[in-house]
Amino acid sequence: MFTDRLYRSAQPIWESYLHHPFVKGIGDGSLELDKFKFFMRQDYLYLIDYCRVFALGAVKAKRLDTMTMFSELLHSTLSEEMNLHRNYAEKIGISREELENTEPSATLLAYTSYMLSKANQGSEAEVTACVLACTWSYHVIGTELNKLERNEGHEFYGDWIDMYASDEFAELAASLKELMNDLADDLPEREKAHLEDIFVHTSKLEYMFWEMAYNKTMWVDKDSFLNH
Ligand SMILES: Cc1ncc(CO)c(N)n1
Repeated sequence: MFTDRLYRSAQPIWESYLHHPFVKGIGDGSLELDKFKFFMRQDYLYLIDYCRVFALGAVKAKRLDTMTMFSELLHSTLSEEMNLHRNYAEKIGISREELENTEPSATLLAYTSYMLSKANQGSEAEVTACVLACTWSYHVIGTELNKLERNEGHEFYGDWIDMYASDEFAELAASLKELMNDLADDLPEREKAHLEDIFVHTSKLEYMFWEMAYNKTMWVDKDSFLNH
C-alpha cells in the first residue's frame, strides 16, 4: 500500500517523535507548564490553518463522499480538537483573545505556509498528503503514551493523551490513510514521488514543531535578540 511506502520513507523521523523530550514529558507528566502553554498557543494557530487545508480538500474533492470526509475533518477539528485547546487555555489562564492572537513562530509559519501552498497548488491527493502526517503521527503518539501508567501529578496531560488516543481520532487517521491509498492508486510514479516528498517534509516539520515548543523558540534560538 502507498501509505506503507510513505511510512517507510519517514520512519526514522517518526521514531524520533517518541524519544523527543516534549513528547516524553507529556507521557510521564514531567513536562514544564510554560513549554506546554507555548505549544498550545502555537498549536491553536496551527489548527486554524489546518482547517483551511481541509476546506481546500472539500473544494477539490471529485466525489461527494470525499467532500463529506473533508467537511467532517474540518468540523471535528474546529469543534472537538480545538475544544481541547480552549479547555486547557481556561485551566491555565490563557484568554480566548490571547489564544487567537498569538504571535506566530518561524516554525509555525514554515509549516502552515508549506501546507497551504501545496494544498492550493495541488489536487485532492496533495491536500491529503499535506494533512496525513499530522493526524496519523498524533494518533501514533497518543496511542503510545496511552500505554504508559499514569501516575500522580501526571493527570494534567491526560486529556491531551485521551484526545489523540481516542477511537474517534483513530477513525480520522484511518479514513485519511484509506483516502491516500485510493487517490494514489492510479497515479504515475512522478506524482507519487511528489506526494512522498510532501509527506516527508511535513514529517520533518512535525519534529521541528516539538523542538520549537520544547525550546520555546520564536525565530532563531532562545538567546537571540529577535526574542527580546
Ligand atoms: C503540529 C500539529 N500536528 C498535528 C496535529 C494533530 O491534529 C496538531 N494538533 N498539531
